[in-house]
Amino acid sequence: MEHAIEEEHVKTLSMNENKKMQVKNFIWSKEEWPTLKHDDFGDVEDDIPVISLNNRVRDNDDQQVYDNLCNVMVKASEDWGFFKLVDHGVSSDIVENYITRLHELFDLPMEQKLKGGKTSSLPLGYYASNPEYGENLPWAEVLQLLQSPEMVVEFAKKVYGDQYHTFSNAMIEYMKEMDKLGMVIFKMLAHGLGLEDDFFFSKNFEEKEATYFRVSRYPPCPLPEKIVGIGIHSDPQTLTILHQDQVGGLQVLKDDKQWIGVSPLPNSFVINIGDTLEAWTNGRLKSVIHRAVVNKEKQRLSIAYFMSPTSNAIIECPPQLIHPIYNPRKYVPFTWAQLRHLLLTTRRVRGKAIALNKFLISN
Ligand SMILES: O=C(O)CCC(=O)C(=O)O
Ligand SMILES: [Fe+2]
Repeated sequence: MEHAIEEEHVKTLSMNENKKMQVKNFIWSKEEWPTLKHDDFGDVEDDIPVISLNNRVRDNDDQQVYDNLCNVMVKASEDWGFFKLVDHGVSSDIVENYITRLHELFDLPMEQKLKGGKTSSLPLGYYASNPEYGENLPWAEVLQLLQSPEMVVEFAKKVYGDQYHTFSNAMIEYMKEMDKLGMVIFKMLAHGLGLEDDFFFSKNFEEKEATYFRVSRYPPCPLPEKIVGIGIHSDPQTLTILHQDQVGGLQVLKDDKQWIGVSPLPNSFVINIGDTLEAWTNGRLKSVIHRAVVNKEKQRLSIAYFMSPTSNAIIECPPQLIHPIYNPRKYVPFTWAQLRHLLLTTRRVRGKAIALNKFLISN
């Protein structure tokens, strides 16, 4: 039985008609096999912090309420490395419209999607799988683009020709909302940490091209016990604003030992702390190790919007967060450009980016 499943062709994820992928090509190495099902949430899930922005509290509202909320956000980022965000002020129309356009895109024939595939002029774009990609293939089709309206338009024109507006407008509108929300979160984290309010955000996104995002659509999978949507990793950037639909599949590793399913919550985002923010705060805020598992019945869509610092911003923990004895400086100052270069050239192992270790102060 299992054997027959493994021989099945995987049409939705094969980029090359002549080299059809089979289920067995997607089987992951054993240590990556998920122990929890996509809809297994358990009791600990109830403890995952849910933070309400009350549709964007402002710092000129009641100061104590604001201070408290910022502290709660910092605490969640220290203890969990992520939290759910509700009443975040992003219009559900903008989110829903973008999701509809994304499903329309992924529903197109492979041939048409590949018009927006990676090329030298478009270094990012649409992709699924190819046998040449090697082992541990993600069970997903992906759209990955830089957060640049020009690139979004270029991509949309390639796929839709003259009819590109509907798609590119939906995407650009969504990106603008993410930028605004990211700034609010950076400001709150800085405030909660006792730093200048603009400490993080003034060093993020002056250069839009530094940020990119990834949309993944995971089709139903006949062998979810041995195949993974996205393997175990933490996001290397500063913050990720993640939108997941109502299917379930995001799982996080709590305290380096326990996998927890993150249940979908309508109208919410999941905010992940990335490796760079961990280094920037000398390890006080923790980046979260996570993965996406798949299931037999339902396709699932997730949108990950990765906030990255400006290329030349210097990532250096401010003295307020350092203690010479109890919490000595862990990293030499580095730039996002340096780390990004290392990320491209260093093999990623399970979990956090080992590239960051290059900047560790050895003592
Ligand atoms: O699909 C998900 O929920 C997670 C996606 C993710 O972790 C990523 O794209 O980095
Ligand atoms: Fe991720």
